[in-house]
Amino acid sequence: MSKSYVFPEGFVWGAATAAYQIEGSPLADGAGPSIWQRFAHTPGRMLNDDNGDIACDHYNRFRDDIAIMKSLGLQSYRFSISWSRVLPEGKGRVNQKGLDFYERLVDTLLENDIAPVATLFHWDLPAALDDRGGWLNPDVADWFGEYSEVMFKRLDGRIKRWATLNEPWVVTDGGYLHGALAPGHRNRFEAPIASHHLLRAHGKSVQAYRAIGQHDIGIVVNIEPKYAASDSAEDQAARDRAEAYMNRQYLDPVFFGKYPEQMRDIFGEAWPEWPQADMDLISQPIDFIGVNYYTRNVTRHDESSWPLKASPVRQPQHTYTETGWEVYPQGLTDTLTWVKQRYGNPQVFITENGAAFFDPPKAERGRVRDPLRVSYLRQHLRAVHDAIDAGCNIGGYFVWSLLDNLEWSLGYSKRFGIVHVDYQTQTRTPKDSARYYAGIVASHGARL
Ligand SMILES: CO[C@H](O)c1c[n+]2c([nH]1)[C@H](O)[C@@H](O)[C@H](O)[C@H]2CO
Repeated sequence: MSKSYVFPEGFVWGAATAAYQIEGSPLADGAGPSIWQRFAHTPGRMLNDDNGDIACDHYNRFRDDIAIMKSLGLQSYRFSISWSRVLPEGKGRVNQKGLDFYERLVDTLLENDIAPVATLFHWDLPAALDDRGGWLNPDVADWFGEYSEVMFKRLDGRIKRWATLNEPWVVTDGGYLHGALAPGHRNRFEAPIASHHLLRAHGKSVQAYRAIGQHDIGIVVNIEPKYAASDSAEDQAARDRAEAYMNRQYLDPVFFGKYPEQMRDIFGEAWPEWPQADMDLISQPIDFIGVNYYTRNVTRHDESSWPLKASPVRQPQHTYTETGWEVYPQGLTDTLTWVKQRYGNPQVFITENGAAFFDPPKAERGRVRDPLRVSYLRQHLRAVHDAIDAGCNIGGYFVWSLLDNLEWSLGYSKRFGIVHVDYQTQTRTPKDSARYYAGIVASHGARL
């Protein structure tokens, strides 16, 4: 007898995007520049010198995109708010037209019975704040708290689920340690400082929410489960370091008020000691966590790898995506059960899961066949259901992404959308995966 994949009553089905990746019009109507506006206009930083000036033109086309969400039967939509659209200098003066855009977006979602889930920070820090040190300036936590308060006062109640940060690990590792993402620093002394102030900012936002908010607030983290390449002590230790560095560096402080002990091994003299007051601020109770899952990592010791001394081992027996990520759905079940066991079964939303496979630049007679993505979604949604069967408290799933969009420094070269975007004409075409996902939503999983 095959298993039924019907999901629990109340499980929410959605799709996710982020401001700089889809909106376009980054400086319209009084918006200030973000660090991604600057990074994308810095020669050599972006593949093909792509940038977010137009992207998916969602700033102008959001009503059409919401109509597509409605046609797919989506119940929720995770998007991010561009901080510098609302506060052009990052603090102080509010740009009402920037706020108005997000109010129109939210109200149109609600008119279509789609619940908005807002991420306050999805990497696009206001450039004006970066000029003051950005995530390296301790004041950034207060700046983020101020911005959070502006958004809560205007939209809380219509938005009932807020995420403070999207993936502080990527911001730190990409933006401050390895330099592949904005602001493009490569400094192992800066990375732990930026990382800590990101978490302090999360704490200030939660504090602000508790004073004025009436609903739920959480944080979104990327989790990539680590599996030792062998039983050797070296590989096991490398796995432990990699897990501490990516998967525990943020959730341990949020849930336990302390960093993993491996952090000092990894960063050595570059790892500061932080005051307990900071850890108390960071570890205030939250209502949910968002988990972004894409792949796993089979990890071996690698003396030459900086600063982790750990490297991935390719798994040729499995399919890899266009971004070089192994397709490994069991890793999603393992991730969700790990979160349950380690952090006391908090409410979890899968806030991102998806894959970039090659899709043509143009639809063919109104159709885009993407069988690999259909298979990816089927396997990973079954993996979510297996985790629910194992007792995990999973509130919903947001596919990454609704639309093909700007894949950060990889530009438009990678397509993650279930809806195809022709960037020359801005024509949207639901891919086969969108139709498949719509069927899963309509049947609440029964058609998996
Ligand atoms: C390291 O993978 C991360 O979990 C991750 C993958 N992704 C992300 N985080 C970001 O949240 C999105 O903005 C990306 O577009 C998306 C696809 O790359």
